[in-house]
Amino acid sequence: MASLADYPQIAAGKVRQLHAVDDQHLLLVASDRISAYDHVLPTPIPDKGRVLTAMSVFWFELLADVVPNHLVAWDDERIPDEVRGRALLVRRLEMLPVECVARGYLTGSGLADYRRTGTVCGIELPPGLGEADRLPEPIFTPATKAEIGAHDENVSFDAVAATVGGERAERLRELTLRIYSRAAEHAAGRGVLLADTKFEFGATPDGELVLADEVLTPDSSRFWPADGYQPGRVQPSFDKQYVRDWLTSPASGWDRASDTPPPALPDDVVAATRARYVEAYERLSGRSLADWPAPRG
Ligand SMILES: N#Cc1c(N)ncnc1-c1cnn(CCN2CCOCC2)c1
Repeated sequence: MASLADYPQIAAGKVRQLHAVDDQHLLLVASDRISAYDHVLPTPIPDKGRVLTAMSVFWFELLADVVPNHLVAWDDERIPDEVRGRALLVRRLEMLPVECVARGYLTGSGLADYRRTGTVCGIELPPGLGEADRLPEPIFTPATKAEIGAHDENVSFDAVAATVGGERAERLRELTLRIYSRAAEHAAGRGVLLADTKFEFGATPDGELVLADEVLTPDSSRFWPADGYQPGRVQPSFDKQYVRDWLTSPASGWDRASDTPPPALPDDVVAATRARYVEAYERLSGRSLADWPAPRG
């Protein structure tokens, strides 16, 4: 059995790493780290990496008839015991330098752009929209990948076409919106609104576009409970609301506006947050986390 140390790390984000396995395969590892308010918190959430890995696999399987994906295996002798269940063996692709974002609702940077310009990524929207309003139809709002710690920058479709070519940009938009709609329909049937999500695509040597990275996880998407949906206010995050509420409460003693790192989370907030991740996975997938592999040793 291989060890993670056998696989050189080739990329890392705030909560995930990418390792080289061989010239055809990579290992995408999800940690239990959680970020909030642009900080990686000092306290891990047990099983977060395992839940988000299981969730990506569920969506890859559900979407297999819509788009090919980079998944090779999730339980394989090439996956080290120490990361089993929170690592995916994936095929190495030529990644496109575009964050392919689909939005069904207006919030976050999309709302900020709309309030400033009446548009998002150059797309004109009707006047009078506000926080968390549902859009007339889902929109493709691409962004350029930012360095760790910076925010992605929303860009126009034409900017994407200038980068990857017009035909490929059209294909990215069409795939992004089709995958979003299919996933949003599935989630809505389980009482969860998929407000927006971010995909990354790679290309095979013969030019086929393949869905890569993580997909439709609470880290790459905004999931809102449908039963509490109320446009006109910031919606509670399905998974991070306990963390956000505690961090911004007097109990944490933390000042979000200060440049100080956030404090450790209390056990009850950790437990409640873990429960929300497990609930999100089991509700959306209809599967039990207990049936998903776990690290050995
Ligand atoms: N997935 C994938 C993938 C692939 N299948 N083939 C080649 N490269 C990549 C790749 C390289 N970087 N990223 C951005 C996502 N990373 C996640 C880990 O943390 C760092 C950011 C994806």
